[in-house]
Amino acid sequence: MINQDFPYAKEIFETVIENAFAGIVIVNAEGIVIYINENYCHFLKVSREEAIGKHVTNVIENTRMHTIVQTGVEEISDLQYIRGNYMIASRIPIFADGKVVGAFGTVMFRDTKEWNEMNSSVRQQLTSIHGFLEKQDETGAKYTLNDIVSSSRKIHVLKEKVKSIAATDSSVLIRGESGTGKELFAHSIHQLSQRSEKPFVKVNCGAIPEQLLESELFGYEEGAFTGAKKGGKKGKFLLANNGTIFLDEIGDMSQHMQIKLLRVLQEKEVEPVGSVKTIPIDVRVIAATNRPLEKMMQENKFRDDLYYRISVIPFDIPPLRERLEDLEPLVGYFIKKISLRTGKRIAQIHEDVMKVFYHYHWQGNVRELENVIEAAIHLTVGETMILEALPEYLCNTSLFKENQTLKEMLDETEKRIILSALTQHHGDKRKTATALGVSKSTFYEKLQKYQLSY
Ligand SMILES: Nc1ncnc2c1ncn2[C@@H]1O[C@H](COP(=O)(O)OP(=O)(O)OP(=O)(O)O)[C@@H](O)[C@H]1O
Repeated sequence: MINQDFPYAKEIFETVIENAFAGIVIVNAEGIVIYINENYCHFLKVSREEAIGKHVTNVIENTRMHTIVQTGVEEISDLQYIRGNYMIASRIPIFADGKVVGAFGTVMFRDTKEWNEMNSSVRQQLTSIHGFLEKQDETGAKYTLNDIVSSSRKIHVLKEKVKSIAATDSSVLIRGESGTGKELFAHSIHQLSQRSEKPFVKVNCGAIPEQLLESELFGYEEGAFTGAKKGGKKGKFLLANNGTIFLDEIGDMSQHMQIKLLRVLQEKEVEPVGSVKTIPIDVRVIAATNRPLEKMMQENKFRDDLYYRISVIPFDIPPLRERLEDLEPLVGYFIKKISLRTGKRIAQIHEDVMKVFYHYHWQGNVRELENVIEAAIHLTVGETMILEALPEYLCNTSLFKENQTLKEMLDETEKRIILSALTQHHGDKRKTATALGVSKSTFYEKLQKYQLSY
């Protein structure tokens, strides 16, 4: 403890507390704020003059400082929700003359950016808690990073990227072939963002006829057109207000709608069909497509200005055939999931089945794999899935691919063989190299060449 007689004791205390990593508040026995550091005031967006002298419940959201002075029991590392963030709060009673004379509270944060990143990480931990997920489900977002099953380096890097960009409000453009998991990523970004408790609204721009898309996105006024509902209808942008809108298949949007959408994103306001009024909106946009937008821009089919506005943070999800390391965990995951649903137990998969999986081209990506496994589970007699349960086309794949050179086809085949061998030897590199009849150094060179992160 610092000697109180030290000439600058007061200044030392004040400097330490003012510059502390945490937000600090002290209340008296009645729960009145008698001290609060500048850091905390800044975060709460109140001035110190405003805060001091007020009951703590009027200054800090969801506080329990006033109960600490009543119970005299400390609370350490409690999760407290303040100003849209989860904070880690500790509250300690102050005793003097045998009674509680006040309480001292701290909340952890440093600056908004740092806090945002920390907050995304806390959310990620929370997503494994059942109750939290149920609550999130009400917003429309169903999946989290935990639902993205993988063991490939490529997907690992993308999942890390989600954690670091989720807290920003920038637009995200997710690219990837059909069935690669674009929607899973969109949900996960929302779940880890500051908007996670607000709505997540999906619109499939490719599935809605052009005439309807405008009113679907921006809503309409009563009497806007024949057949319009009484009282009008709210558009998806308004339903997503303060949350996230997921514009799936954005590459399928007509030129006319692209102009309308760009206006909304620039002005941050929507104008329902048939209305003369505009409504301000605050929505984060996540768009997805499997179309070649750059080529479409060259052909004047997709607007450059819209492209640059939606693609602030790009995500490219590789097709399944370029991350065959994910096959094994995905197969295990789908078998478990489908077995639970259908009540049919599959204990193992014959190695020939896995070989076919490694050789197949997976044009439909993870979705196709899930469908193949579901069909095969139904056709499996007994507890082992064997070749006969697979659809015939899967086993008769031609080695020749129209759009590949011989070198590319050979490389792809080599990669598949290595992966298949590694799986059979449970990832043991020494045994796999021996089985393939190559030296360890050649084997490691190949692993590096094909970026196999086993
Ligand atoms: N890594 C993964 N782990 C678990 N399930 C996955 C994974 N990737 C995709 N899926 C599953 O595959 C199916 C397709 O995924 P999703 O709808 O996200 O793909 P998409 O790229 O958005 O497809 P589309 O472009 O056709 O809309 C879903 O059932 C999803 O749950």
